[in-house]
Amino acid sequence: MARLTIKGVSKTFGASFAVRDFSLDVDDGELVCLLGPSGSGKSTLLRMIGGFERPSAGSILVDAKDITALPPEKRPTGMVFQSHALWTHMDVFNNIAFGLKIRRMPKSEIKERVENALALVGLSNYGNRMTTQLSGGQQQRVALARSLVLEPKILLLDEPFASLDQHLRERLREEVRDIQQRLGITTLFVTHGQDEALALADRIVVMRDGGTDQIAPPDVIYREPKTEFVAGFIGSMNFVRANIRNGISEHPDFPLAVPVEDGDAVLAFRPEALVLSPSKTPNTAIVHRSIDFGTHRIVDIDLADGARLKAMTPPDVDWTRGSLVEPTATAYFAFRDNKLIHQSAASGELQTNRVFGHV
Ligand SMILES: Nc1ncnc2c1ncn2[C@@H]1O[C@H](COP(=O)(O)OP(=O)(O)OP(=O)(O)O)[C@@H](O)[C@H]1O
Repeated sequence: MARLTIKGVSKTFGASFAVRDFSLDVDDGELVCLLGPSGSGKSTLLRMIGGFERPSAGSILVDAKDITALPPEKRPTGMVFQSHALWTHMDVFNNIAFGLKIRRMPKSEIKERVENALALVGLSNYGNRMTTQLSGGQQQRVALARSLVLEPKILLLDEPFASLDQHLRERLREEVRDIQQRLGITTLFVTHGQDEALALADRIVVMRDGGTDQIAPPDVIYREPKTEFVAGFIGSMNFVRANIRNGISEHPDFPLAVPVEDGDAVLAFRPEALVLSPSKTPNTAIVHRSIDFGTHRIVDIDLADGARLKAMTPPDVDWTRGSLVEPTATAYFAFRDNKLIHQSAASGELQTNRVFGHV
C-alpha cells in the first residue's frame, strides 16, 4: 500500500507540451483512471511515473519519498504495457520469475511467489506453457502476473487490454479490479474507453491537451461535468447553442432558465433528461428513428433548425418516424467558453441524493 503524489509535473517534446503542470494525489489502494482522447498525454504521464520518461518540471513522490530521478528498476512501481512483450523463448513460469531471479531471491521463495502470482491471475496450471501457446487474454494475464510478482507499491497499467475483443476486455478489467482490491494496491490505469473508466475507477482524471479538465469519481463526472468537453466525452449528451437574455434561453425549443450574464451559451442535456410529448404544432421536432432496447427506447429527433437530439424514453410508447414531438429538458447544463456556468436544480437534486446515499 502506498500513496502517490504528483506535483506540478510537465513534459515538453521540443516546443510542445505533452503534459502540462499536472498535479494529483492518489490514495492508498485507490484506482485512478486516466481518460482522454488520443494525444492528450495519458501515456506520457504514466511513463514518467514508471521512470521511462523524465519530467521537464515537477516531482513524483511515493509515500513522501521523491522518486523523480530514479530509474524504473529502482522505483516501487510496476508497469503493464499495451503490448505485453513477453519473452517467447521462456515458459510462463520463467517469464514471471525473471525479475525475482535478477534480484537473487532464493529458489524456493521464487517458486512460491510465482505460483501465488499465477493463481492470482487464474493461470495456476500454465507455468510450463510457452508464451506462444497462450491466447491474447492469457498473455496479458502473464504480463500482469509478471508485474504483480515484484509486489510493486504502485501498479501502472497502460491500456493493457486494448488489443483484446470487447467481451474479454470486460472480463479482464473486472478481474483486475478484483485483484487490485484484494491486494489493496494503488493503481493508475490509462484508457481512452469511457466505459472502462466508469466501470473501474474510484476517480477519473479527464485529460485534454496535456492538462486536466476534471478529477472526480465517475458519478460526479457524469452528473456534474465541469466543462463542455467532459460533458461530451463521458456518456451520451445533447448540445444546442442558445443566446441567453434576461436569464432565459432564447432557443425556440428550450426556453430554459439560465441565470447568467447575457450572451451565447451551449445548453446540454442527457438523453434521460429529455422528455417527449406529442405535439400538433408543425415546426417543432420530428421523430427520425426510435430503437427499442427492451428496458428503454432511444428516440432520435430532429429540431426545426436541423439539429438531431437523442431522448431516452420508456419502452412502452413507440414514437413512429415522422411524428411531431415537443421535447422538454428536465435537467440541463449551460457552458460558456468550455466552462460550466449553470446547472439546473434537477441535476442539483441528484447531487444531494448522491451525497446522502439515496440513489
Ligand atoms: N517521444 C516523443 N517525442 C515527441 N513527441 C511525443 C513523444 N511521446 C509523446 N509525444 C507527444 O506528446 C503528446 C501526448 O502523447 P501521449 O502518448 O502521452 O498521449 P496519449 O493520451 O497516451 O495518446 P494515446 O491514447 O494515443 O496513446 C502527443 O502529442 C504526442 O505526439
